Amino acid sequence: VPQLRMHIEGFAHKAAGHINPYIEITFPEYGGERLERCEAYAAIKSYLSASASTRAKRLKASVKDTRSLVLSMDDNEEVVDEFEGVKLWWSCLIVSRNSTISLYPYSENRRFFKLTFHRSHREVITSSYIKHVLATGKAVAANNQLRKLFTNNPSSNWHYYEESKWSYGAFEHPATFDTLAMEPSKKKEIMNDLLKFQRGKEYYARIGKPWKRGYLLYGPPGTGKSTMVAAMANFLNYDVYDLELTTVKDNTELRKLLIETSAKSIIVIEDIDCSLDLTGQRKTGKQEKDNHEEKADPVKRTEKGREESKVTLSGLLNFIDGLWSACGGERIIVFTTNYVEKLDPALIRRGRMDKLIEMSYCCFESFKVLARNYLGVEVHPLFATVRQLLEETKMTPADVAENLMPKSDEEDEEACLERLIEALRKAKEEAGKKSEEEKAAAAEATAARASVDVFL
Ligand SMILES: Nc1ncnc2c1ncn2[C@@H]1O[C@H](COP(=O)(O)OP(=O)(O)OP(=O)(O)O)[C@@H](O)[C@H]1O
Repeated sequence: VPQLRMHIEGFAHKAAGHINPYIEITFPEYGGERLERCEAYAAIKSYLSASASTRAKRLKASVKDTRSLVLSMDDNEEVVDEFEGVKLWWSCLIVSRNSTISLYPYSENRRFFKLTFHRSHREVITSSYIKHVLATGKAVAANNQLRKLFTNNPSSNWHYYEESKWSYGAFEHPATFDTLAMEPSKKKEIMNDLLKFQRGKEYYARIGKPWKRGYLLYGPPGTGKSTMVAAMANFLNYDVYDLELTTVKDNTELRKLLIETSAKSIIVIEDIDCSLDLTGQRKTGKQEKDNHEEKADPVKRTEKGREESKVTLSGLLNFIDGLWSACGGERIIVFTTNYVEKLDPALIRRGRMDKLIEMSYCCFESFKVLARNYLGVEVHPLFATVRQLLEETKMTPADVAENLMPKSDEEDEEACLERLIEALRKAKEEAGKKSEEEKAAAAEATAARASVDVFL
């Protein structure tokens, strides 16, 4: 604020006050002795791009990433804003290289924002309006910022990365809850759960628990587990940490990794059944011995063909249970698996995973979402056939989506729907054949047993 005040005093047109009842405050893009970029300018720009873009007539567009278009006021455009009943004007001005305006004698093209208001409102503007603009602007900028997708560096290579245990790139997955094919009531429930979590800071503090939530997503491949994680991240505006457990050497390293994650993030461990032997089921012989060891900590992973790793289920659960409560919260941890039945019940027990989400085969409601996304159709006479077939056979949303996608410019929605119907019929036929074969095999086995009995 003192810095801001300096700006105000430095650039207010004081002389104007005597003749002109309006006060002008100028916020240059570059300021200070070294002409560094002004924070206030950037915040005002974000504020105006969010609130003024609906009012300004001429806008400038810039595409920040593949998803978001940022609109801001064009040069020399003016917009009116209102605050606590006070009307004020913002304009974005540009001073060209050859301008003689004394503000920038040496500059190239320089931009600045000019705020104009009646001098009777000086107090409210300088004490609260500008604060409000800067705070809102910063929040908007944070929202527009590119989010990150982190992946852990194999712990065997950590010495190369100078203490950085995670590498990152831009997180640009386009999935949203809008494009996610899922039964609407289930989708709504998950969204509400996420919102409740996000707004639950005081609640978690009151009950003395770390501000985190665990989800287990399970279902066959292609039912949208990864898509769901992306939709969650986009919905909450969180970064994503994709934790590959097979390259983590032991629990200590797992701990180091988890402690380095930042708040407002989703930590994902995909295919948990594949990444580690976490089943905890009783095994035979040597396996059983190893399994006993697994209960103790640390343990050795024993499955054939895998590198030996000492990350354990108990190590993981300890973190989930709140080891990191000391380092601030707002973290979501998501496990995904294709085989929920393989997992140790300890992982699924209430409190450890807060919510189990089943991702299932495509139902008619899910199909409608995909048809809208891929073909832009809400209703079609062929929908009835699709509905009937989806009730009779199982197909993953990934396969339905694949069939719906137009393969060329000539293909219209009807052709795509017919291809899907054809694929569904084929799937139904194959499922029928398979079950016939299974029945025949079972009957054969019964007959063989019967003949052995007769023989004996
Ligand atoms: N429920 C869904 N809604 C929208 N698209 C989906 C859905 N399920 C699958 N898809 C489409 O299928 C592709 C594969 O799905 P995704 O990777 O999310 O499935 P998965 O369940 O994570 O599979 P896997 O277990 O093999 O990792 C996605 O890129 C997406 O285009």
